[in-house]
Amino acid sequence: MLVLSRVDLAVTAFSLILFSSLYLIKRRSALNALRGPRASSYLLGHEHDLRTKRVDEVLFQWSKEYGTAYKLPGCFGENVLVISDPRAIHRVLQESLQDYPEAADLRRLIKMIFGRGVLWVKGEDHKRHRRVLSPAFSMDHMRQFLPLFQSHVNYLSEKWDNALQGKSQTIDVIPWLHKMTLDIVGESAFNYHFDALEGKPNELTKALYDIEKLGEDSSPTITLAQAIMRYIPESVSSWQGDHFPMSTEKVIKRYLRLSTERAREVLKEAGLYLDHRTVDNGNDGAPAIGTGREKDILSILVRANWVEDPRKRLSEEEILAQMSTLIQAGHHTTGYTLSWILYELAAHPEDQAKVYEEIKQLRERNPEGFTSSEYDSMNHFTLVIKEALRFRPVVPTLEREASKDDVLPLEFPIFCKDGKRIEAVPIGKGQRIKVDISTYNRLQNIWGEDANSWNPKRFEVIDSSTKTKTQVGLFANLLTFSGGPKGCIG
Ligand code: HEM
Repeated sequence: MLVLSRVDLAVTAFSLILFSSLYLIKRRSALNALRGPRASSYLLGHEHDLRTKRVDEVLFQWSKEYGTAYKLPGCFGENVLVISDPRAIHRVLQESLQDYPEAADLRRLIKMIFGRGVLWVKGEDHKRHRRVLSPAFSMDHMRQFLPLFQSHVNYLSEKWDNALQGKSQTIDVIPWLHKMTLDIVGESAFNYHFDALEGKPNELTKALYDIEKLGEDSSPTITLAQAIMRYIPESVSSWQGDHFPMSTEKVIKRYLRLSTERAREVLKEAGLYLDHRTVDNGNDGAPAIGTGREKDILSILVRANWVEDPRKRLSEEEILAQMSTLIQAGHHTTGYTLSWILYELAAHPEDQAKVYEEIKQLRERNPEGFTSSEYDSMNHFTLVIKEALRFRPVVPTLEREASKDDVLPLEFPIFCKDGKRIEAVPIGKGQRIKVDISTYNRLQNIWGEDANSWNPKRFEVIDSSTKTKTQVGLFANLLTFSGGPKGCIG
């Protein structure tokens, strides 16, 4: 057994401190020239503010003062680069995607919660996951889910009608919408019935809510603990997680275990095997994408995996990890977005009246339920949805880390501390970057002078002649669904 003397320990501790300090100083120096807010605490920087305050409002304020690229003090004096400039964002999310993975501590958390699914993998592995997932997310396949979406919406409105019983009273719509989206994601993604709107007890739902409760702890200790994890090597934290998991890790692991078990059960019930053996499709075991009994995303994914080049197929663990990924990635994002759309319609009765009229006219023609082209024909509703996505993006920032030295080009030049105007920001390896979605979605240079106000009509003009040279967003040039190859698949 290896025994370390006091001197060994002292030298090791000293080296660690020295290297960490040099590392931090290097990271800091690359951004020295940039402006940015001052931190009142060396330990917490502004990281704790971002966890406890309204992120978008804080970021709007800073970008107004410092422009579309500035430095932000993080924990332990680290400088984080915040960008809302389209050209810089394009480089990070698209042009040099492989050089800007998620920060290592975030990747560790993603792996723990979602497993080795599409959100966690990077590089060639990521391309492999996306290729196998894409048939299940094609527009044609999504259209098949319309009746499912409509039946859940009808069920929710019945519930609201019953709750109101003709009386005027207040309903907190957010939890209801989250239950509905959980039911929809469960059924469309895995043919799995959470029955959350029914209020049925479900072990997996409980595990999911237990994870969400972890995020409610807003003490500075949690902020610091998360920051310390950045300096602990992956091998050490994995070993600790496997052998001495903390209570939070136990909660997270339980969710991943349950979601994997459920995914396995669902596939077994559908007669689908992960190891390319056979399928109950009356076709001599030959795989058939998009045919067979089950149309849910997981089943389509399994079939798509069979016809993939065997060297590029997803492993069993990778397939099962998609369940935990899709539940988490699709459920709250959609629930909060629907909540914001309803909020903005309530706050703007003139838009509400127009949308109501469009729905009424379609209902008169087709009382059974709308087709996808009928949805597309609701012009004002489409404008309202785009504006709500722009104005209220539910994922306000993305975290990335430079894996090598680089220079980020800017579309909109910024001014440094010494008054110098620069058109690019040099950054060092290991630089943490915050892609500021909320601010990008409100840049006046792109969205017009009134970018900070609600105005769905802006999209009538912007769609035909966008004001920016660089397109970053997946939909309507909005950053709400991120951009590039790692942008939202759902
Ligand atoms: C309004 C609703 C939604 C919003 C605003 C949204 C937003 C986003 C954003 C910003 C990302 C990028 C995350 C990152 O790079 O760190 C993302 C990725 C992703 N989203 Fe969504 N999302 C929504 C709905 C959905 C739905 C319904 C699903 C599936 C059921 C889904 C599945 C995914 C997946 C799998 C990824 C990871 C993609 C990859 O890494 O290649 N999302 N989403």
